[in-house]
Amino acid sequence: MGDYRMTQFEKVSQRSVQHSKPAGLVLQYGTAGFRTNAKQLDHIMFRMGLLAALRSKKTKSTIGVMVTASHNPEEDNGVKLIDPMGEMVTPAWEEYATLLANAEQEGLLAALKDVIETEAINMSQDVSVFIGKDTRPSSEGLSQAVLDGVSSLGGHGHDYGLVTTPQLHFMVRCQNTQGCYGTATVDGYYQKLSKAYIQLTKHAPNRTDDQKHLLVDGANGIGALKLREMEPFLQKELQVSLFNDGSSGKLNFQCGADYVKVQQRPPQGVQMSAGERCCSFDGDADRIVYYYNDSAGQFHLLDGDKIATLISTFLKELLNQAGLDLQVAVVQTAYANGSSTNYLEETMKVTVRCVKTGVKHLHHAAQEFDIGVYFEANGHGTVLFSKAAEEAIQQLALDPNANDEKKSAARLLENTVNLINQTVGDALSDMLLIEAVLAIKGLTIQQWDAIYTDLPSRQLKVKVADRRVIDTTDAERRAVSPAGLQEAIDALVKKYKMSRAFVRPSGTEDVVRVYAEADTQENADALAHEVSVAVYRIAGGVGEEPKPFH
Ligand SMILES: CC(=O)N[C@H]1[C@@H](OP(=O)(O)O)O[C@H](CO)[C@@H](O)[C@@H]1O
Ligand SMILES: [Mg+2]
Repeated sequence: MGDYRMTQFEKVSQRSVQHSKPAGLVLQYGTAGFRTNAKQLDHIMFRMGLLAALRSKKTKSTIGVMVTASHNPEEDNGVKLIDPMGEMVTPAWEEYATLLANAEQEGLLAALKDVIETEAINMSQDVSVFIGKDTRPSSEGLSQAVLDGVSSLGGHGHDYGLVTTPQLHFMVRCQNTQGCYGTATVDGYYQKLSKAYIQLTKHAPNRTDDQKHLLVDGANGIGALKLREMEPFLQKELQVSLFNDGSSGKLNFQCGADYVKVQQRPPQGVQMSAGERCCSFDGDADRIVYYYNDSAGQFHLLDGDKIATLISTFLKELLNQAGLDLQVAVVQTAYANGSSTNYLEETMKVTVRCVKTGVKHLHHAAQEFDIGVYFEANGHGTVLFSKAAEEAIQQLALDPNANDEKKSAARLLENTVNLINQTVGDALSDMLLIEAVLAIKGLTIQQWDAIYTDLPSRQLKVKVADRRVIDTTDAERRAVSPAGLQEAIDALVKKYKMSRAFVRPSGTEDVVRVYAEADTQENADALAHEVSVAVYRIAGGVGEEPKPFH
C-alpha cells in the first residue's frame, strides 16, 4: 500500500518500530517533563510528537514541544510540552504523556486510542506543532523523532531549530492569539522585548556605559547564542560581556544558574572584578540569577527571591504613582529564603502565597491575582497580568484627563508588560526587566542586595532506595511519611536559632532534597547535614551515610 493511502494508525504502527521502546523502561512526566540520559529518549520523543499532535487536534491550536534537559548534564535530555497560551501542558495531559511513554511497543496503539476516546478527539482535525531544541548534541536526533511522531498522525511540525525554551513558549502564544502577543518568530521576540526595554531605559537618560555593563554567564548553552543574536536589537542600551558562550566549555559544567545557586559560588570562566554586576542563565535560558563579589572578595547571590522582591516593589511603586488599585501578589515555594517572605509580608505588605515546587504550580497560583509575580528561589519566574489589569493600564495611558505623573507611570507599566514574557520564566526577558528596573530606580547591585539580608541556607541531596516513600503536605513543608521523619526534623530544627528545614522527593532527579536555614552558615550546614542523616536512616538511604558538609 502506498504511503499516501495508509491510515494514521498504520503509519504510527510502522514508524513506531523505528523508535521502539526498550522493554521494561518506565519514566514519569516529572516536575518539568521527561528527563533522563539522552540514549533512553528516542521512543519518548516520537510518542510526545504523537501526543502533541493529539493535543493540537483537541485544542484546534498550535502546540509546542521543546527538546531540552535544562540545567541537567550535557549527556541528559528531555522534553517539555507547551499548551496553546504558551503555558506548560495541563496536568491531565501530563498523565497521558506518562501513559504513552510507558506503553510497551505492542500496546502503543491501544494507549493512543484510549486518549483519543477519553478526550473525544476528532481525528480529521488539522495538526500544528512548533518544535525547538537546545544545544545538546543529542537534541538534533531527538527533535527529528518528535517531528516523525507529529507527521505519523498527518500533522505539520514547524521546526524552529535552536531556540530557548521561553522563546518557543512565546511563539506558540503568538501563533494562537493571531499575533496579538507578538510575531511568532525569533525576530518578532527580539523586536517586542527590545522595543519595550529601550522605551523603559529612556526613563534613565543619564546612565553611564559603566552602568549599562553586565557580565553574563551563558552556561555554554542556547541562552548565550540567543543573547548574541539579540544584542544588536538593544542598541547599546545594554553592554554585555558574555562568558561561557559554548565555544569551548561544556554545557552547565561548573557554570550556569543552577550551579551558582546550589553551590553558592561564582561560575568558572567568568572574570569578575569587585562590585561588577553579573548574571547566569541555565541550559535552556528559562532561569536567571544575579551575583557580585564585594571588595573583600565575598560572594553575594541575588536569587529568584531577590528578583521577585525587586520587581514587585517596582510594580507597587508604579501602581501607586498611577493611582491604580490593583493587587500585587508574590508566589513562592518552600525554598524561598525566610527573609524574603518576611520582608515582602511585613515591610512591603504584599500578599505572599507558598505553593509546591514546579513552575506549573506557581504559574497557576499567580493567575489568581491582578498582578502575580512568581519566582522559584533558583531564578525561574515571571509576572502575570490579568486581562483586567492590562486593560486598566492601557486605558490610563490613553486617558486625556489623567495628569502627567499618572500617565507616565501608566506608560512605564505598559512597557513593563511588553517586556515580560508572561508564558513562562525567561532569562533574557527577566534580565532586561531587572536591568531596566535598576536603571530607572538608580540602584546598584549592592543597593538591591541590601534591601534585605538572606538567612544562611543549605541545600543537599540524599540517595534513597525509593524516594516515593516520602510524602509531603503543606506545600511540601512537612513530611507525612515515612513515620517518624517529620518528628526527627522538628527535633533537629529546635536545636538552632531562626531555623527551618524540610525534605521532599525531587521530581527531576532520583534523590531526596534537603533544605535548611539557620542564623549562621555553620548552623544551616549542620542542620542540613543532620536532616540528611535522618532521611538516610528513616527513609531507606543507599550507599554511605551522608558526611558533614564542608
Ligand atoms: C529545589 C529546586 O530548585 N528544584 C527544581 C527542580 O525540581 P525538583 O523537583 O526539585 O528536582 O527542577 C525543576 C525543573 O527545572 C524546578 O522547577 C525546581 O525548582
Ligand atoms: Mg531551565
